[in-house]
Amino acid sequence: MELGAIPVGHGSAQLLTVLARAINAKAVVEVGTGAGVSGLAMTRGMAPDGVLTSIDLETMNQSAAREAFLAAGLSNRQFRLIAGAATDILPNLRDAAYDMVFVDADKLEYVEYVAQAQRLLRVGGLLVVDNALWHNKVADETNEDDETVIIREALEVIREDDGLIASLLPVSDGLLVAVKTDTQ
Ligand SMILES: C[S@@+](CC[C@H](N)C(=O)[O-])C[C@H]1O[C@@H](n2cnc3c(N)ncnc32)[C@H](O)[C@@H]1O
Repeated sequence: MELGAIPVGHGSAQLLTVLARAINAKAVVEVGTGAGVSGLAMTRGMAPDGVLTSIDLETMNQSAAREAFLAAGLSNRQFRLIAGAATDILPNLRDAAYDMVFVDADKLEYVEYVAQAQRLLRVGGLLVVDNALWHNKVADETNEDDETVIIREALEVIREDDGLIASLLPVSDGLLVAVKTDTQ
């Protein structure tokens, strides 16, 4: 079954489309391109003149994403794929210039990604963090896996930031959505 062109069942992808559409996003940063599923979902909700900037370590993944984007009818002007380590690339992006930042790369770097997102987002922009439940390990206090501990820390940073209003959506593996406010 299909809803628009997005397969039902990929709940977080549908939600990404809805979120991007709700804020009429023109500038989105994606941390972790993968094969382009989430990127494509966001571009579906973005303004027609919007640009998705997507970062991934693996050029092979980005080639697959490029193919998927073009096959879906996107033009080269609607996306910018940057190959490299997110922690090297994110600091080069402009402060307060983005409407939405979607975090979905190395879980061990989530705290750094969140710090960069706080800087990159304009007021009213959305920080969206995938795998916020991390296979239900985040809520299990006895679990101290490195990735689980770091995701917990990243969520704590978001919760304690007075400039972010956050909500955890139990979709798929958990999607944390936070709005940047003008409170510092
Ligand atoms: C879960 S996949 C992303 C999936 C994609 N967001 C989607 O839903 O279609 C994670 C991606 O992060 C990339 N990645 C892992 N560590 C990274 C890093 N340090 N910097 C940038 N990308 C990284 C991987 O190569 C992989 O493609």
